[in-house]
Amino acid sequence: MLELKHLVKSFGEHIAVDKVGFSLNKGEVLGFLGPNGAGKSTTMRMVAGVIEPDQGDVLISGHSIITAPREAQRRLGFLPEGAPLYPDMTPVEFLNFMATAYDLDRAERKRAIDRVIADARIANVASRRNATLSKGYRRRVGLAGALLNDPDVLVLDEPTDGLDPVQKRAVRALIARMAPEKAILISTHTLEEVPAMCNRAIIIDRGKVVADGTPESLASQSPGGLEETFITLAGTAEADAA
Ligand SMILES: Nc1ncnc2c1ncn2[C@@H]1O[C@H](COP(=O)(O)OP(=O)(O)OP(=O)(O)O)[C@@H](O)[C@H]1O
Repeated sequence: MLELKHLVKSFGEHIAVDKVGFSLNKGEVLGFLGPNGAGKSTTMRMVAGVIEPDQGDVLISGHSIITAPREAQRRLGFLPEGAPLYPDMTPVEFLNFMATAYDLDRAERKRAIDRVIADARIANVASRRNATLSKGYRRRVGLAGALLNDPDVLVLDEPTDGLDPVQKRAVRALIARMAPEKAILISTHTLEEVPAMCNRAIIIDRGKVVADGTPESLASQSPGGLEETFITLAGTAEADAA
């Protein structure tokens, strides 16, 4: 469903993403891990078509994000880092706005909005201004927006970041409900939630993939589990700087 082919992106002299490639199939929930500045958000923004790679391509259900961006984006849901929302809109207004961007006609729009309001469990706040919602509800409204077009591929940049444990669990449950029918790429800094949320994990460091496997197989590489594997594989930049 999702294929990243040899993605490269530089900012000036700095290579942020260096030949990243992997595929993701239906039912896979991939935890995309790496230290700060490793290139996770840059990779996800290229997958979503927000920025163009210098080299490489992304195929979403077979459609290139470079040469067929509308076809590709039609099959993609993207939750950017921090899940920004227009503060003066209500969730319903936001979802209507997104549905228009997806070109849904009136009947489809109503059905899709009702479906995502139910899936994201946001009915009780649907008519309140986004600015007045808790962080957890705002994140779920962002997720509802990403699910409007019932995408094959979901790309979620730190979906649980900054949420309390109850809200984290609600977001994880929503992802688990979506997982069987989609390919899901999730970046997170919270390693403890990777085994609970993901059935595959990739670690990137300084723009390069340094590990790819199940959370269990990565955890079993070190006596200290996933955290120690992460620090061993991705801790070199910190160590170099120290
Ligand atoms: N628009 C930009 N202009 C210049 N440099 C950028 C830009 N976006 C990202 N970078 C740089 O590219 C590198 C990768 O950044 P990116 O945000 O992709 O990392 P990340 O893994 O998502 O980090 P974090 O975990 O902190 O969110 C960093 O060195 C960052 O400073």
